[in-house]
Amino acid sequence: MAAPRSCALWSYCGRRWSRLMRCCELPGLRSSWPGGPLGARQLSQEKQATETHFGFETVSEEEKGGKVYHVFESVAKKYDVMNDMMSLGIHRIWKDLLLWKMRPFPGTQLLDVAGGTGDIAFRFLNYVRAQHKGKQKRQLRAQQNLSWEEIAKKYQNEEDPLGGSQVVVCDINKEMLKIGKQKAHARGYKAGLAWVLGDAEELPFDDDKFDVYTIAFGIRNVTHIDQALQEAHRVLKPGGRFLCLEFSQVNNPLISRLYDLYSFQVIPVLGEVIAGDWKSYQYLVESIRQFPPQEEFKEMIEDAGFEKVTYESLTSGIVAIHSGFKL
Ligand SMILES: COc1cc(O)cc(C/C=C(\C)CC/C=C(\C)CC/C=C(\C)CC/C=C(\C)CC/C=C(\C)CC/C=C(\C)CC/C=C(\C)CC/C=C(\C)CC/C=C(\C)CCC=C(C)C)c1O
Ligand SMILES: C[S@@+](CC[C@H](N)C(=O)[O-])C[C@H]1O[C@@H](n2cnc3c(N)ncnc32)[C@H](O)[C@@H]1O
Repeated sequence: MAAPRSCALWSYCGRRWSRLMRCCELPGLRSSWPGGPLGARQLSQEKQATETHFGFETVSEEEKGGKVYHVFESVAKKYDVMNDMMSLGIHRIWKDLLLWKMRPFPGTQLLDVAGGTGDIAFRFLNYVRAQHKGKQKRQLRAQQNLSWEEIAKKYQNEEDPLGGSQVVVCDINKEMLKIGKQKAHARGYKAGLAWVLGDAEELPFDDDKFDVYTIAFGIRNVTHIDQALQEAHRVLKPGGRFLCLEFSQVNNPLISRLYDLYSFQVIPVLGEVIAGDWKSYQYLVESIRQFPPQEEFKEMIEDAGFEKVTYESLTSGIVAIHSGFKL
């Protein structure tokens, strides 16, 4: 029994040390001070080789993937209804904002990693379809002397309402993908949509393949975030864009208090009542607290090779959208 306790203690000390070193970080010292942040990062990387966190629990890296898999396997059927209930529909606005930031056009090739039940993919298809329709209308208006027969013919000849766009939803969890496919079928989405079972840390795609990579509420669950970011960089075409929507750090002290109260006192109860699953929703709120704040995550994205990295905090920082380019 002594061993696990000493492991947890060691991991706790490692985390405190890393946090302390981050607080001490000075611009000029970053890469030259051997005992400083770089040393701390190396130290914590060595630790990361064996231990990580699953919510507030310390677990081995090998264990984490299985635990995360179990969480989403368990919540898959109630996932969508839970999101509407917990957020009072606000998650829909956050996801719409991600699309407005992306501004895809007919032809855009999107990879949505940790795409789960397809919320981002469906929004993408709607957006591109509307863009394509608008473009067609503008083109037709520009050719005003066409007869109605010619106009009708032009519409009929247009086979692809997406103008060549495609979205690939990639997720590690079969159950989440199953619900996503059922939703797609029920809503009539077929063309331009593919579902792939795959790990964000080892994407089953060639290099330089996509125009945009999105990950919404997914990266927090990945064991090696740095590896997932490198994979995002690899599969994007030069000029391609990385966009991540994720819970972040609340920047208003009053909202932060209310947010904590709501997160820890209400969310697991809703999880139990609606999904019969307290633990998965406890993991959700704990995992949010383990995820790096806006600035730190921005640095991680830069470390993976992305440029022009920016972020926008939404709803007082409850979530943030990070953006970066592969140049
Ligand atoms: C297992 O893993 C997961 C499972 C999932 O189902 C989903 C995810 C990933 C997540 C998403 C896809 C996004 C959608 C899910 C959420 C947003 C849930 C997570 C929610 C939080 C961490 C808490 C913050 C929630 C919101 C901002 C949504 C809005 C909620 C409210 C305004 C609360 C209203 C509730 C009541 C009035 C009920 C009574 C509440 C109490 C008695 C507790 C005290 C609370 C308050 C006084 C109000 C709380 C105030 C705030 C939270 C601040 C809100 C601030 C603004 C709107 C500016 C997944 O990984
Ligand atoms: C909270 S859901 C987000 C789903 C969707 N993007 C949304 O916004 O509603 C998190 C998803 O991440 C997936 N996930 C977790 N770890 C993953 C990994 N290593 N690779 C790919 N997907 C992963 C889960 O299976 C789950 O479907």
